[in-house]
Amino acid sequence: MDSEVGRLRAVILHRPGAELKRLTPRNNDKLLFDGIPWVGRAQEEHDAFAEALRSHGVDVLYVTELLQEALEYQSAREEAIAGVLTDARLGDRLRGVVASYLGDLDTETLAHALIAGIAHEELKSGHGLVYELMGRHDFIIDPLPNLLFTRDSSAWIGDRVAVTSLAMPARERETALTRLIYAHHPRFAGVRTLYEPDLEHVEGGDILLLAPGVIAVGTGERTTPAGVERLARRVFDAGLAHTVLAVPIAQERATMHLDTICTMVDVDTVVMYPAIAHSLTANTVTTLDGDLRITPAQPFLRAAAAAMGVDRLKVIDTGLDPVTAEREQWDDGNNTLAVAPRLAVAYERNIETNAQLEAAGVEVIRIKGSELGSGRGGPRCMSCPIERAPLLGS
Ligand SMILES: NC(=O)NCCC[C@H](N)C(=O)O
Repeated sequence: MDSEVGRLRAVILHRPGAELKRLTPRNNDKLLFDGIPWVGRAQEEHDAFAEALRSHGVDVLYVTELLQEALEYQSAREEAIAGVLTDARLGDRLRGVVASYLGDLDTETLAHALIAGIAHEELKSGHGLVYELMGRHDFIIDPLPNLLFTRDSSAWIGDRVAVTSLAMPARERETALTRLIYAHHPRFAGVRTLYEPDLEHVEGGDILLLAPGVIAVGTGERTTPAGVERLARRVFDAGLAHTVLAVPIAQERATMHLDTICTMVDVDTVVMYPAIAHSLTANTVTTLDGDLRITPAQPFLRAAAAAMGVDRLKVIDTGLDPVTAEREQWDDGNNTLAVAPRLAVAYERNIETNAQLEAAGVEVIRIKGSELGSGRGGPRCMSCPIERAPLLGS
């Protein structure tokens, strides 16, 4: 994978399921959802998203199926269960009960428990002090509603996969599952990892492959400066890039990842939240004799163009009034998924942004997202491309 826009061949999605049914007004903030989605409708919207990709020749793989297939291997099964049992909240007695409960599950039900979690009432009473003291609404294993956003829990750079290190406690366990899939599923046999979850925080939504050899990494609420530094070293050591742009973004929910404000729609074109298009900065990071070389901050667009070797990185000027721009940014208008150069999937609700994309010559594949969007993520967030036609040499 050397770009954001080479023809998309294969992608990992997660069809939302029972884990979304765990969301209540009591826990949705902690679980990083802004509302309580209508699950059936969210599934319909997601199925239409997957179908839109398939109809453009994309091979769609699902997390649940990959996980179930990986769990067929005894070592994967043991690793998955052991991972859950490290939760210090369980205590020894309940840990033993959970271990034997999970150990008895068939593969499908185990995958379900790992994704949807286990509610208090699902383990019958009589399990000791911790169980007695837990609240009725507490989870014994937390659900993973944000698994929907497969972009964040792994990201491919070149021929390697970065299993990321997620910053928010509600998402931490997602990478135990992606790591398991990449380590055990035969489809990924021989794939080398570029990053691991126990390293400094890096999330896939912050990683943008601007051009072959050039990677922008946002740093804000999720990816830390130390994460950018570590990732830069890793990609340089692996020979996967010559330049990394470290891009500070506001530490706010609206701009939780770089891809909430900027995504690529062509080899030299981005769609970008107008309010920050000209204030965004970047430090250019390169390597010399094994050391990192860092330039002072400069405008992102200038730094990107220089690194990419183009005169300028074109920004589709959405020309929107500030209120419309702010509304559509919040609703992931800038979070597009390129299927090929000048062909991108976007939420239909962002009428103005989509109109401007089309006026600029980008074909927009519109999908519904009223329910999917309640987790604050768009088509790019909901997809982890694992194969694109290379730009280099194409
Ligand atoms: N790349 C992205 O921007 N992903 C969206 C993640 C949304 C999720 N509810 C979160 O807060 O992490």
